[in-house]
Amino acid sequence: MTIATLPIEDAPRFQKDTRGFATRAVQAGAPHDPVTGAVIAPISLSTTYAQTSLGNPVGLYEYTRSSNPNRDHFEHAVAALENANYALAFSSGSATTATILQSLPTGSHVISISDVYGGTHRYFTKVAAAHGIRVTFTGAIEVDARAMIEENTKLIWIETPSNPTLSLVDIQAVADVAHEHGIMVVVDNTFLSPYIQNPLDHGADIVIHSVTKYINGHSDVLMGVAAYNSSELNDTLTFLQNAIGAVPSPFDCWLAHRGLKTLHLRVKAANENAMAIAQFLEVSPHVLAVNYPGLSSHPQRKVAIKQHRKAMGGGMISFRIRGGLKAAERFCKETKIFTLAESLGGVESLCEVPASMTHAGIPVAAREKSGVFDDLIRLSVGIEDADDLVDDISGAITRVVDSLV
Ligand SMILES: C=C(NCc1c(COP(=O)(O)O)cnc(C)c1O)C(=O)O
Repeated sequence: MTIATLPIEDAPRFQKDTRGFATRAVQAGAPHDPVTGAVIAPISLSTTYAQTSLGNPVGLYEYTRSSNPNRDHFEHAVAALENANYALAFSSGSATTATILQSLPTGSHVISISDVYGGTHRYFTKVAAAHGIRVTFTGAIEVDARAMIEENTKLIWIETPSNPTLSLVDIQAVADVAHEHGIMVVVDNTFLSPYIQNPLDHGADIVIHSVTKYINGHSDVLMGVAAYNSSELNDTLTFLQNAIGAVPSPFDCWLAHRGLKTLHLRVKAANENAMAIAQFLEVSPHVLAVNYPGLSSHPQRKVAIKQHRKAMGGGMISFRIRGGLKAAERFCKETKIFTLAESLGGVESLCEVPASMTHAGIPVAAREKSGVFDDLIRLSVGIEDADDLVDDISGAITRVVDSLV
């Protein structure tokens, strides 16, 4: 798979890469430097590139906000992993969401699942609304979508699994309804990464990621990315990427590309660890409910089997601890390997209480309707030793129970 060196009228930016996932992760978007032969691309920090005459750059680049070699390489790699013809990187996952919403005409209507990341809910209800984009929410999008569609509905927004209750959506079922009305489907695939799920293969029009999470995988880069197959959409989003300017730095692109090369190994390890923890939580008398798509007890397990690689559940879990917010807060103080912190998808294990942290901005009634209760704890399971992680969870729960006596 090569980056098209010169724009050819009808050729996609990236040809589809049919090699195995691991080969694409390691090799895609990683050309050897044509001058030095460097196997790992140099970091091109220059913000501007010389021109031999007016409008005639020496090479392919003019100004880094418009395009940059390291960003090209990273976008190429993400397109290869999401089976996409196009990909664009942004300065954060939230910037990706914002740029997509800003591509819609004023007066547009968007249908979204209710259980979305708190920052996405914030953008939808506080920013998009102020710009004349109306977003309505549903907790059962497969059932409700058709009836919610209006004349000006332009987009259906899905997270699957959702943050933080790990609910799943049958992407193809929603896409079939949406496409009857010329509506685009966006899937935020952050929680599973391209290794476990490829939404474009199930009818989605755009897949996005907070690269900050699994794709970079080391909690040291803030970035987002969108991938898709439509050349018309590419014209629109490429224009907005430059015009809005919410682009990542070359160094962050270089770092995220390096992280992406081990995505399959990291997600596999996190998935195995998460399964062990979910099975422990599922039988604990101190746990009211466990949300993990890898468990046969998950209410949408059939969707996981249909659209997740090997029906994997991924590295994210949420569970309700007996004892309310007090118990949830104490649990996050008692863990010794799981760090209390926002974000997810890194090599280190993290825990948080969405109701008080990542989803605190969502009105109580709305978040509890989605299952985000005060006693809900979210785990981002890292790649430490499984036994150590299970022991950490078990020990923390024991100390919570002792403290409540
Ligand atoms: C920071 C957290 N989430 C970011 C996030 C975002 C926003 O990504 P940022 O790179 O943090 O801007 C988008 N979509 C999902 C599903 C997300 O989880 C969190 O849930 O702790």
